[in-house]
Amino acid sequence: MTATKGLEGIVAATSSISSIEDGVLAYRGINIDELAQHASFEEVAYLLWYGKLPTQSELGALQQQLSEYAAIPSEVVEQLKLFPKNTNTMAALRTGVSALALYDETAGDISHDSTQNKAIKLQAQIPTLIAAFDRIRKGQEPVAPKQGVSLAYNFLYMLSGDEPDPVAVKALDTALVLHADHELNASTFSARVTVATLSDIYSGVTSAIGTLKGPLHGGANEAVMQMLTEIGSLEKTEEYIQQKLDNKDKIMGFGHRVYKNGDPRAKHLQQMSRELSELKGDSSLYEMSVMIESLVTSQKGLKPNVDFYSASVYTLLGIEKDLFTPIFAISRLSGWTAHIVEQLDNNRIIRPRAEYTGLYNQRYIPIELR
Ligand SMILES: CC(=O)SCCNC(=O)CCNC(=O)[C@H](O)C(C)(C)COP(=O)(O)OP(=O)(O)OC[C@H]1O[C@@H](n2cnc3c(N)ncnc32)[C@H](O)[C@@H]1OP(=O)(O)O
Ligand SMILES: O=C([O-])CC(=O)C(=O)O
Repeated sequence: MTATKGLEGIVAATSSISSIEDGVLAYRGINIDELAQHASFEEVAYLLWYGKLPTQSELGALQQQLSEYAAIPSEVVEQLKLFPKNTNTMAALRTGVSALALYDETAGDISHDSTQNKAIKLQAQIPTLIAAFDRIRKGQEPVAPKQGVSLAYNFLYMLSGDEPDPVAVKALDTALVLHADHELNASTFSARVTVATLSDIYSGVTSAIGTLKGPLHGGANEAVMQMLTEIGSLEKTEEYIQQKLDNKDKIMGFGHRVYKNGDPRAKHLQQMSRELSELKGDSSLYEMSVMIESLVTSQKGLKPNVDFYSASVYTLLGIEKDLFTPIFAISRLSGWTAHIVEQLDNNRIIRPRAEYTGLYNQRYIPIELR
């Protein structure tokens, strides 16, 4: 038995949800470029869950369900109030989602219909949970979700308590479309591994949140913003990046396990970053990002991934850095839950082998002789 480090190139599941072939990402066969241009996040969630685009009435019914489910139990809000104010936002989300399960009597029901229903419920509640935690840590009361608005609108509204700018709603909606699913990425894989033991959707999503949090995966968007903040200005960009490259340090937001010729989502986020910069009349983050891309691509041949330009996009939308990965989770929840349903519908426990590299023929030594 020979191990493949990081399971590179190993095909570990069959799935009909999303594909990456010849550098093209498609959800249920529809190119992401088309979806980024035309679809709303709710349409994409429907597509991922049900395998087809919704009709107007199907979309209306989903929007209605999302609105109905958006409030979170008051017991969970009380728990959020007990969290330390400086808790990492992804840790708060991980614990918050786990807590939601305690107030859902159907939590342990892993039947198809109940799991699908809980996917919609979680999709509605997670933005509310994140926004509530953000306000509580700032000493503010949570804002109740608004009925009859899009998920992107509601999230921005619940963060600030004010009607969001339509440009910001559109930009966030497109970012959610772009992050919704990505084949067997690490967090989706962990969700599938968890439910493949016949555990429930809350356990699967909690595992996935913990996996997305790391800076080699979803946490990279916050690490990119950390880097841009540390650099501070366009003038200092070249020296900072050159030093990192010379030290062989990783530049966050670059490289990808699957895409070697560029991540098809990055161009959309770059364009959004440029447009938002123009609109705000402040192109500093965008220009720094472009310079970083040019240095890293020319010297290392590495291209930006989905996390690179999303950092400047979210900052230009007025969103704080430590909400970037939770926003990724809001979007990816649609993909995680579609994969959870797919896994449970055709389940087999996921249990690979390890190549043993330890000692053989050792003997037990009594403690007093060690
Ligand atoms: C949503 C997402 O999860 S997208 C990915 C988000 N993560 C990041 O942006 C973090 C930075 N990037 C990385 O760490 C990696 O590129 C990953 C984790 C995305 C992919 O990892 P892997 O497929 O294992 O690639 P691996 O780490 O083997 O990289 C191959 C080579 O490129 C180098 N490399 C890869 N990414 C980077 C980077 N961002 N900066 C500098 N060098 C890099 C590696 O050091 C390695 O060099 P070597 O062959 O000389 O040792
Ligand atoms: O697929 C991956 O390895 C990481 C990624 O880009 C994603 O999850 O969107």
